[in-house]
Amino acid sequence: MTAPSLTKLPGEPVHASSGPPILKAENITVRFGGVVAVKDISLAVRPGEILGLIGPNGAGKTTLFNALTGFVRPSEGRVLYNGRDITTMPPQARAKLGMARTFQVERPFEDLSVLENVLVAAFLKYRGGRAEDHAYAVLERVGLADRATQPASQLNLARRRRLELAKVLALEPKVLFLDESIAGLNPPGQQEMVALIRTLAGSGLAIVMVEHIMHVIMSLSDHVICMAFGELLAEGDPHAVAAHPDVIRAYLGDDND
Ligand SMILES: Nc1ncnc2c1ncn2[C@@H]1O[C@H](COP(=O)(O)OP(=O)(O)OP(=O)(O)O)[C@@H](O)[C@H]1O
Repeated sequence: MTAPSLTKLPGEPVHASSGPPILKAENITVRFGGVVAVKDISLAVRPGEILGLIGPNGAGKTTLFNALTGFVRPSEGRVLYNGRDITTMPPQARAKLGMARTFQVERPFEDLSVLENVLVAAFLKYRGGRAEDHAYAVLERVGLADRATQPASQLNLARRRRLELAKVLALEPKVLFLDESIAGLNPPGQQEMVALIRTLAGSGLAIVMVEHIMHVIMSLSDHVICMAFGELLAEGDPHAVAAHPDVIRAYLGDDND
């Protein structure tokens, strides 16, 4: 039984952000029949800020994530985007507003090239040559430009993850939801993804991420929310959350790190 490793990754310091939140959730509760998967959780994220959601298995992270992105309707509470109530808005409409998410299992079109995969999303924003220029620019941003003509099926896991990210970045989101984008990658792949996520936040994107790898989320997040059994256990600065006795207790014996 080991406590999670909460050491900081080397790199840029955690950055700060200011201004009004772009995304707010107020008192979100999600029930599935008799199961209360999320109970009375509130949060806010500002442009340029990284919010990390952590908690042991079954804590309710994915359900909260789904409530924020429109894949699950909250039983109670509200989700606000730039002050607008979007609680009942479907995911596609949220995407048009500027909210985009990745999924735990990346799903590229295997037979299409890397560029074509991104073009599918780019065409939702631009036409013809502009879409292609945009797709290339996004591939540059995630470090896949040199793979543009390669079939997606030939990419290794780290590059598939970056392709997944490229597909959502092509939608030009303002809030990015990352569902375990780093889990399963080897240490160099993790470092690359961490650096990329920092750069994206540095460019003004608000990021909400669910991640099991504690030292990664502690290193990246400006603000951390720790859940257990659907409820808020602790929140705040990553170091304060990591040192919180309830958080340490919740993770004791958890082998996720
Ligand atoms: N569609 C559903 N129907 C019924 N119960 C559900 C449903 N989705 C989730 N749950 C329950 O809600 C609780 C929270 O699950 P959730 O998947 O949100 O947790 P999690 O923190 O994301 O877990 P993990 O880290 O294992 O992915 C669990 O008890 C789960 O069994």
